[in-house]
This record gives sequence, C-alpha cells and structure tokens, in this order.
Amino acid sequence: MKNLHVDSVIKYYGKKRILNSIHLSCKKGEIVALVGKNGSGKSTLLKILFGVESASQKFIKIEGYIVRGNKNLKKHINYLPQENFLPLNIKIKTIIQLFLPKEKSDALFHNEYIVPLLQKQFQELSGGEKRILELLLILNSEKRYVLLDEPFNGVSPITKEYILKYLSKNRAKKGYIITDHDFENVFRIADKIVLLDCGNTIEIKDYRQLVNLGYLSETNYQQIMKGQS
Ligand SMILES: Nc1ncnc2c1ncn2[C@@H]1O[C@H](COP(=O)(O)OP(=O)(O)OP(=O)(O)O)[C@@H](O)[C@H]1O
Repeated sequence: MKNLHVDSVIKYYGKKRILNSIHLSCKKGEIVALVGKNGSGKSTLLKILFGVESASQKFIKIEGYIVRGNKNLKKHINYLPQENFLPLNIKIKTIIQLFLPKEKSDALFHNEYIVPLLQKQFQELSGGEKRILELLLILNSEKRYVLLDEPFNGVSPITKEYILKYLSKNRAKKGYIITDHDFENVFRIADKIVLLDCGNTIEIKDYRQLVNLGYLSETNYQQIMKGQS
C-alpha cells in the first residue's frame, strides 16, 4: 500500500492533552486537507509526523513498513514549517544547489518566481518571496510525502493560484498533507478533508459537518456552496 499512515498519536503539553490517540493517512497522489480551529493541534501533529516534536505515543507506517526513529521518518517525509527555515545570509542560487539534486535545481533556476531572487540572499526577500521559495524547495525534494503547514500564509492571490496549479499538476508524484486557514483554496484541491477537533481526527464527508462541528460559520458554508455552483 503506497501510503503514509499514522495512528495512536498521543501528545500532552504539560497536563493538557493535545492529541487524543489520533489517526490519519495519506496515499501517494493524494492531497489531504488537515483543518481545525486555532490551537487544535495541527502544527503539533505535523511536527510529530516529521519527528521534530516528541509524542507520548505514535505509530507510523510508510508504504507498509513501520518506521521507528525520527531519522528514518526524514528519509521519506519533508516538512514546510510555519516559520522560515532557510539560512539568512546565503545566496538563493547557492541554497537551491545545496538543497536539491542538479536536475531539480536547474529546473528551478528557470522558474518565473525564482529567477528574480537568484542573486539575492534569503534575508533580502519579502515574506511572500521567502514562502514561495521554501515551498518550491520542499515540493521539489525527493521525499515521497510532504507536510505543508500554512503554505499560503503571506502569499498574494496570483502566486497562490500558481501554487494551487503547481500542486495539482504534480499531485501524482507524492502524498501531501496541507493545513491552512484558507479553507476555500485548500478544499479546491483536496481529495480528503480531515478535521482535528478536541484532539481527535474526523474525516469529513460533507461540508455541513464542518459547520455542525464549529469549524465553519454558516456564511463560510454558503461561500463554499456558491463557489461550487
Ligand atoms: N511548545 C509548546 N508548549 C506548550 N504548549 C504548546 C506548545 N506548542 C503548542 N502548544 C499548545 O498546543 C496546542 C496546539 O497548538 P498547535 O500550534 O499545534 O495548534 P494549531 O492547530 O496549529 O493552531 P493554529 O491554527 O493557530 O496555527 C495549543 O493549545 C498551543 O497553545
């Protein structure tokens, strides 16, 4: 089975139970939208999956094999954190060469969004420019599963549209778990929606459930329905 499967994740911060034995899976070629209210634990779950946050308990299987140890997780999974992660004072061209194999870096050197940035250092980029560079590096990495924590944050509408098309075009190559509060755009490309609520994951079959469970307002729901008609 070509998928990333996680279950029985339990996480406490102090005495507060954040994740309550949750489970989640993502097939290769699938885009999973992980949504939930502020503070519901989405970032925590992605960090646990990538192995940069500990958990009291977790069980992760990748393509049928149980994965033990955080180093092994990183062999298969890449992660776009909410915060910038690239070195500040290195030229973008060098960062791309360090981060990607030659074939991929050469392709990125011709990307319309990257060309104007190549001779700059990361610290000289705007927030949105930083985000698209980091996102394209993660999406072009060799890893089979990617976790994207708020990829659209600070990104202008036209660039967002570009990212959505880029993801759709490349969807077959990897499995994607995306969390972002721009629910309308994320839902447009998602194959599956999972709500994190009170420490549990709930697979959403109907947008109405998101209203009943307090994630969307009635107005939000009408917006989605209007967008679909
Ligand atoms: N390092 C930490 N120490 C203690 N509590 C934390 C820590 N990181 C997160 N939390 C708490 O864990 C809960 C889940 O946080 P998390 O950042 O995972 O939520 P989220 O769903 O990603 O939220 P948002 O949508 O606002 O980004 C919150 O109550 C938060 O206050």
